[in-house]
Amino acid sequence: MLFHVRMNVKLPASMPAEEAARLKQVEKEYSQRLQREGKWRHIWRIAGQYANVSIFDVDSVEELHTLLTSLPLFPYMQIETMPLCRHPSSVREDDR
Ligand SMILES: O=C(O)CC1=CCC(=O)O1
Repeated sequence: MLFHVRMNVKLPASMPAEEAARLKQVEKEYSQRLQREGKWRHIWRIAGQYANVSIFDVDSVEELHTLLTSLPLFPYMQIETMPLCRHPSSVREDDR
């Protein structure tokens, strides 16, 4: 199951720089592990915003929920999800 996910990140201004840097590093490692596992298919920065657009490939809505709520930056994110299905005009065989 494919999902389009938008993540807007807002760290509190009061968060110490070292804690922000640590959280971002742990987030990066978590994200890159899921990308290597094929669960997190794409991640793109939204130009000019502390936000990303991602494509997740998961087995269930419950799995997506678990992956997203386990993000180290989850407490500081606003997340929007959109379920995707194959477009009849797609020429890409792996679009499912
Ligand atoms: O910087 C972001 O968009 C938040 C984020 C998600 C995965 C990651 O490595 O950073």
